[in-house]
Amino acid sequence: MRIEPDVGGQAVATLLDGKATKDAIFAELEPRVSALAEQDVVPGLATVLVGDDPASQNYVRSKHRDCAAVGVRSISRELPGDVSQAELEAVIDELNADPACSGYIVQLPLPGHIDTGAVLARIDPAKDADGLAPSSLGRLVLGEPGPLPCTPRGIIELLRRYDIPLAGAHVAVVGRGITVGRALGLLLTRKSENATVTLCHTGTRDVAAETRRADIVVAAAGVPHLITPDHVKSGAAVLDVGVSRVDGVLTGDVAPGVADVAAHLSPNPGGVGPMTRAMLLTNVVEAAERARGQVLAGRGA
Ligand SMILES: Nc1nc(=O)c2c([nH]1)NC[C@@H]1CN(c3ccc(C(=O)N[C@@H](CCC(=O)O)C(=O)O)cc3)C=[N+]21
Repeated sequence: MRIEPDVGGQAVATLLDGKATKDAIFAELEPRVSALAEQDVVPGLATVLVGDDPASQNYVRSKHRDCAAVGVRSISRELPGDVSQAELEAVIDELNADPACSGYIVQLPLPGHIDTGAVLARIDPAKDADGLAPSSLGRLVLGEPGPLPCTPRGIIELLRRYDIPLAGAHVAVVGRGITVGRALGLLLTRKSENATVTLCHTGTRDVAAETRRADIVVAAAGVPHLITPDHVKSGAAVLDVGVSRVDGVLTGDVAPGVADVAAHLSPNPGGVGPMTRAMLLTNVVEAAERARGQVLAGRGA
């Protein structure tokens, strides 16, 4: 699929279609879920949602829709915005102990009075569907196997499925948040990806100079239309991850004219968001497969 040019005659980027790719990944998960079902295992994803932010409620709803589409059981825990640390941690303990829950996520951000780090540290690493628990991030730094953060994993999977090479490529990541930028830098510099990464942030002197040298630009700063055409080398791949609300309209980090300069563009919406959800479901199915394998190993099977 191609994005329509706004001016005639200019090169227009090929769309990196996260929605279609998510559907393909879901279709690949279905036989794995069926194989587990034959062994009487139904993977279960739980979501923990605190407060009544409409955007968070929306995300969580779509995760439950995804579960239904793939055959994963979904478990929902909704807590009031004034929940105490102890009450929230009790829910975490419950999910850690619940055999029906293969993996779960605690929807972020949590209210300011909650110690988010303490909550994430309490997640059983075997059930960390987000890959955001400190032990999972530690494993990523150490190069040990473990659940990977969904958005960075989704970005790499999207590039892979469109045959955009990473080995030797120069990737400029804009944004150092834990869920996207920081973790993506760690994934991309593994031997298996072998990319060279420039991690830009608010302290970067000249972001445009860094991104212009890059084969791939990942915009995850949360600054509306930060990346303009003059930030992008002709023929680069650009992925729009940031999302902000401007006058009620969801606005990405990538300005519209970039489609005339880039060779590939992952839009927002329709790009990395659906890939994040695809990787969440993948992490849950993998967690259920691992748990099943351990049961079999424990029996000497
Ligand atoms: N513990 C935790 N894990 C998360 O993964 C997490 C989180 N907290 N907090 C909030 C962010 C945001 N996030 C999105 C996921 C999918 C879309 C998505 O699929 N968006 C669609 C459009 C919206 C829709 O159709 O629902 C798209 O981009 O096409 C968006 C945003 C996950 N997050």
